[in-house]
Amino acid sequence: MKLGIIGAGNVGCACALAAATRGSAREIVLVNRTRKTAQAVATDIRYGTPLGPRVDIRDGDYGDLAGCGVVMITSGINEKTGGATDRNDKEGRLKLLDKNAAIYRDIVPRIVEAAPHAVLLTVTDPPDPLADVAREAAGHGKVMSAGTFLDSQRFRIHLASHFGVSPAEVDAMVIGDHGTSQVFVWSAARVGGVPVAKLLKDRGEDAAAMHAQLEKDVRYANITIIEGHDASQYGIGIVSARITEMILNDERATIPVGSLQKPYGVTLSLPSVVGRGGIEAVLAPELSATEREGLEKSAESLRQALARVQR
Ligand SMILES: NC(=O)c1ccc[n+]([C@@H]2O[C@H](COP(=O)([O-])OP(=O)(O)OC[C@H]3O[C@@H](n4cnc5c(N)ncnc54)[C@H](O)[C@@H]3O)[C@@H](O)[C@H]2O)c1
Repeated sequence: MKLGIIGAGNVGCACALAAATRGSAREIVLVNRTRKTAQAVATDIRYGTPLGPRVDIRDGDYGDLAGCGVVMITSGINEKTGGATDRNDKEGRLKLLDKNAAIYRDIVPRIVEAAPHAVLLTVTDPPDPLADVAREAAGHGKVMSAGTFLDSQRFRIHLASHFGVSPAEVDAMVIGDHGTSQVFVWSAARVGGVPVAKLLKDRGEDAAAMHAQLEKDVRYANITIIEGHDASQYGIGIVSARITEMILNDERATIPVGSLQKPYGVTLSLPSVVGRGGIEAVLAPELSATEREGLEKSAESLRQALARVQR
């Protein structure tokens, strides 16, 4: 099965490396505004592929996306270039929407012309309203946003570190938008099947203080990374490769990722069944009153941002 990656910047390169080393697809095509960059990156990664699963990676033009089952879109300005690195700015990554929506309107029709059946995975920030822009530009609904799947891994990592356990045994998710109004589903968070609320009570910990600190660490994880390394790319690279596998292998894995949620009028993340067609079904999680209210606010901030760029 074939994967297309648009953009060979920090994120596009990290997605390509993760997909090649994991063997997420049999064939990977890297497309970039400057072909020479895509060619250099594909060549560099290709030299490592004899040591891993069988993967052919090469550079290409939009026409070379023909036959792709998934196309990831990573093109656009990032947080540092777009001035979205202030923890006190509630708009966060939504600041990047205007410029990146214009880029999406240019590239999405070119992808669809070559690969009309591919699931489009929006990775560029802000990925949720960009999925709405991409859906309109594509003229079809096989569009999903990487959404809060990365934030959910960050949530698991911080919980695992707090309780001194492996993150693989932590069941926790972030829903809503991949941005400052994301919602932490504390009511369903579990470690080894035990509710986090019970663990905190048993340990005599102040749950509110712990929640506040952990949420801050996860909500602004991108900024913390950018402060040390200019861009955050490796985590999203692995996450995007993993989503690709779920689609190409028709896994029907159930993860929080973004798709159009009609009751909210925008793309946002809820637990979703991911398979060959992209999002195959969306599950309605049981939420506390605070979490429900948070989800409404998350949707409202996405609606306001999207209205700004809608024609
Ligand atoms: N979804 C997530 O969790 C997540 C995580 C990290 C970064 N991001 C986002 O990914 C995007 C890419 O970040 P990056 O660090 O790779 O940026 P980068 O500056 O390293 O690369 C930008 C890429 O976009 C392309 N590009 C820029 N303007 C273009 C245009 N007008 N037409 C076509 N292509 C154009 C460039 O050629 C390059 O390939 C940013 O929006 C960033 O905020 C998302």
